[in-house]
Amino acid sequence: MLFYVVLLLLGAGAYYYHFTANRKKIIERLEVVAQRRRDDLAKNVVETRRIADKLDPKRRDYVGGLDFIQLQNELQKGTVTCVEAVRTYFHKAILAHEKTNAVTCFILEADQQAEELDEKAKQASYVKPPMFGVPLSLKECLKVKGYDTTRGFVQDAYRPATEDSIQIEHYKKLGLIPFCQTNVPQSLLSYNCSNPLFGTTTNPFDSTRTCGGSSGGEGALIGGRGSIIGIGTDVGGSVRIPCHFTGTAGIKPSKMRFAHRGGGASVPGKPMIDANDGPMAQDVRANVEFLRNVWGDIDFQSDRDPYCPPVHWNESLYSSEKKLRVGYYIDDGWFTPTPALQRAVLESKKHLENAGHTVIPFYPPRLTKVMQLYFRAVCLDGGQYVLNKLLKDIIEPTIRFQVTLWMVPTWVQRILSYPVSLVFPRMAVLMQSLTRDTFELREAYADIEAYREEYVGMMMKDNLDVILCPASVMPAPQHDIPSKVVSGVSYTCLYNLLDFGAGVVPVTTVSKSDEEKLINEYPETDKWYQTVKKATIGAIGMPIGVQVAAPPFREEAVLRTMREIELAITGK
Ligand SMILES: CCCCCC/C=C\CCCCCCCC(=O)NCCO
Repeated sequence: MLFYVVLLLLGAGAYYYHFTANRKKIIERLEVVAQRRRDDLAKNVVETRRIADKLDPKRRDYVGGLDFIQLQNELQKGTVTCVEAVRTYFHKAILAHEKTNAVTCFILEADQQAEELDEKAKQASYVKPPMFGVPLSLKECLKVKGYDTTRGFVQDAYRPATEDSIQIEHYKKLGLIPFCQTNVPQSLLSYNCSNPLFGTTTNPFDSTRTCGGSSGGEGALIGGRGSIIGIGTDVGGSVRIPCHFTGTAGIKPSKMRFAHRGGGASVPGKPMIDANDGPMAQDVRANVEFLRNVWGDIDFQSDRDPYCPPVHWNESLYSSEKKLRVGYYIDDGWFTPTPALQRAVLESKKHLENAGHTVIPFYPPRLTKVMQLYFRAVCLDGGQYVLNKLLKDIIEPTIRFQVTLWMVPTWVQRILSYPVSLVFPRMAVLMQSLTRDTFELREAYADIEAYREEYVGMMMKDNLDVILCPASVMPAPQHDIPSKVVSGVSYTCLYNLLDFGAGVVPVTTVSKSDEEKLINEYPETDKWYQTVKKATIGAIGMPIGVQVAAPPFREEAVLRTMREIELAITGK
């Protein structure tokens, strides 16, 4: 017996030695690559600045002061040139990048592309496309020919995409000019924004706090006024959470509204959790104008990807005079949001009622079960795919907590969950979520299908057009918090599980009285509540958005509701 114990210990020791020696070699090699990539970015910024500086500062200030619609109009009229637009946004993006570390690469050909468009515009026969010359920023994981899509993995640096994705091709056809790529968290499965290649992107309102993720570079850049419109991706809140954290507006459409051929996913092969790309901008109007043009011309994508149905922009749904029926909630029953987030929903409810809409309470059913189904279906192999990739890379310290969860075998998590449930029941729910076997996975898929039916059934019973609810559980926290509170995505991931269109519009900022309420009334019943409470103290002035959601192919109703809230708040 002793012999076998010694043999086992020796085996474990040898495995551990081999594993750590191997990791050390990988890390040493990748640190050289990461340093080289950062040096290249520094040179890329210098070159971008050189190009940006060719534009007269007075002109730059003028062009930089235009909103999306004004810029689009002036480019159409020819009173602003494409070169002026691109150089202005090169300049503005450098300023935002210096503050937040949002950019991973400037696309220098943007200047050339702008010159070519200006040249074409001189021909009398040339018809300008609808978004002629508007600069577009892109989340780093989107495929642009000649540029990396590392998703924060050092191992994927210097492996540029060989083709533009269909969506990028389409945006160029519509006249948009991709001018930079923006930072993401390593693996994209986080709502912070740090990776070992490009470092941490910070919130433009407070550098000690995260800009959100995974489209965090977009949030920081647009919120920091370094881009007028950008594209993010969202499998659990990655467009909506950065919008909420940075005071920007964006929408994750239901999955089928864009072509996915030639694109990439954070975890390929997870059929029941629907991700999509989506626009992010300084206001809702820009999102509307962008999608009106993209979906107005969706045949371009459908012709190249037969899985993308040719569903066109539905102007009558967006511009309808018919009053809406809105279901709202301020607490999903899984994770009570901090006071400012609840207040934002109640204020939005008032705005919608003042506009004549009917707003009634709605209770999303069984969120505890939903959380288990979401984590089971998003990490459908128990996190193995992502973990394998992480173990071949330098692991980002701010996501170490969730990486540790992936490393503990499922059966160990299940056993530990029983004692844990006595003191921390919500954590136990998470520990029981990763898949044990294919039987359980099939069951989860069936449960998601049933949940979708139940949810839309509830909406139909009350004749609801859209749902209004919080965008998250807290305002932007410190950089390490998202990994420690992964369950904080309940307000957004629900709408990936349902495959609804869902967007976020900025509504307010955290006030002193929100902070007082937080200190006096916010629960401290478990570690997650304590962490969220602590992270929210000191967040006075941070932006707060609300979320609006509707079943698939009704994104225009979501945008209409968002726009009505925006109009009531800003008056423009
Ligand atoms: C014991 C359970 C372990 C769970 C570990 C955490 C796993 C996954 C976290 C998912 C968090 C999703 C954040 C949103 C990310 C997103 O939308 N990314 C976009 C990708 O296109």
